[in-house]
This record gives sequence, C-alpha cells and structure tokens, in this order.
Amino acid sequence: MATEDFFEGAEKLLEIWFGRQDGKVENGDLRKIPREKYEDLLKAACCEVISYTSNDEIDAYVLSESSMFVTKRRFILKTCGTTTPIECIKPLLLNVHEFTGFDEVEDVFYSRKNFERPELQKDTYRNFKLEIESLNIIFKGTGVARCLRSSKTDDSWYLYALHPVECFGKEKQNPDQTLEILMTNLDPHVMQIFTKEQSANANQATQDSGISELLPNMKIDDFLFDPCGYSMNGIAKEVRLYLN
Ligand SMILES: C[S@@+](CC[C@H](N)C(=O)[O-])C[C@H]1O[C@@H](n2cnc3c(N)ncnc32)[C@H](O)[C@@H]1O
Repeated sequence: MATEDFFEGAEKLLEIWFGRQDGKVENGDLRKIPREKYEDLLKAACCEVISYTSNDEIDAYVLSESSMFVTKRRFILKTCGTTTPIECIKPLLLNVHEFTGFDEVEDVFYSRKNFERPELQKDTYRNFKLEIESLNIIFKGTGVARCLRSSKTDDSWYLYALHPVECFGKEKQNPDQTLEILMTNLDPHVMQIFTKEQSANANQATQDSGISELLPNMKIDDFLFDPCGYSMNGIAKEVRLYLN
C-alpha cells in the first residue's frame, strides 16, 4: 500500500495512576493541571485536542488521534497513527509535581497491538523493546513486559506494566476494571457508516451504528473525520467508553 494512503489504526494505550507517599490520595487531583499544560504535553505526543466533555468524575478529550481521559488519580492516553505518547510522560510528571498534590507514580501500563507498518513509526515506536527501554529510563524501573502472540494470525499484543515496589501491600483505593477490544477486518459495508459519504455528521454515525445504545445515560462526545474515520468518548459517572 502506498505510504500516502496508509493510516496506522493500531492504538498505543498509556495509563498512569498517581498517589501520595502519605497515603492521603484525597489531597491530590490530576484535574488541577491547567488545560493548556495538557495541550502542551499532547504536542509532545504529536496530537491535539478536538473536543472536550466532562462530568464530576472524568475529563474526556477527543483528540486528532483518538482520546485522552483525566480523572482524579488516573491519566489515560490512547492514540493511533504515528503519535509518540511516551514523549509526553516527562512533561506530565513535572506538571503532576507542580499542580496536583501527588508525589508518586503508583502504576503504569503501556500497551499496543503490533503495527501494520512499523517502519513508518517514529524512532522508538518501531520496536517494542525500544519502547520498554524508554519507559524504564523514565521510571528508573523494573517494568515487566510481555507479548501475547496469536497462534493463527500475525497478531500480537504487547504490554508493559510497572508497579513500583513501595506500592506493594498498599490497598488499592479505587478498584477498577478495563475491557479493551481490538477489532480488525471489520465488515466494510457496516464501516461505511463511519464515512462522510454515508453519515451527514458524527451524531448520525453514533445513532446508526447503535453506539448510542451501548451505555445508558451516557454523555457522548463524537467526531467524524473527513473523508472517513470516527472517534467517540462516552462518560457516565465514573464509567468511560471510547471507540476509535
Ligand atoms: C482516531 S483514528 C482511529 C483509528 C482506528 N483505531 C483505526 O484502526 O482505524 C480515526 C480514523 O479516522 C481516519 N482519519 C481521516 N482523517 C483523519 C485525520 N485528519 N486525522 C486522523 N485520522 C483521520 C483515520 O483513517 C483513522 O482510521
């Protein structure tokens, strides 16, 4: 496929939990970081904010390449294309130190599927080993990395996880579950919904695809790219749903 026609759909997912050494996590909040600081660190990741919505629990941003969520203790960045999310970690840590009241990183998760065209990624992102090295340099760490390979296809899923030793034994204050579904080779006929040719706007794509029905009473922020492509963030209390 010609490079100019190709878009890397596989998403890099970065999730970082913050805490306090004194255990008083109620005294910290990532949402105290000013919006322009988040916009600056997204520049380091080579993407930008398209749209924003929030509720009492979650600040949700639709990005030029997918989504960012900020809750009291957790930062989540999910980006496709040739974005560079690891580059935004150092500025994030500086902002956390300056604005939020948190003084430790509790957990880090970084994961992605194998890329279709890894050679088109920027530097570090062409090889998961390099991504692990970069993360371990930042977190002075002993992160654990794993690769799950399909026995039937070329698909792989990579995961890096860091749980700083001093956090072991501490009770998790906010138990949390994430379900991530990575879909490929979807029905092209159905995918027509996510084109400007078939859908007049993002709202129509959200309704016609049935996405609007997935989570009751969800606040939806959706975007339809030109000529095709779709992103949505849905939030309901502390539950978040995002489809890109
Ligand atoms: C946020 S990305 C989501 C990628 C998705 N994970 C995938 O596998 O295709 C949005 C989609 O919109 C399309 N798109 C069209 N114009 C775009 C643009 N200017 N920037 C980013 N994506 C664009 C891309 O092809 C991409 O598939």
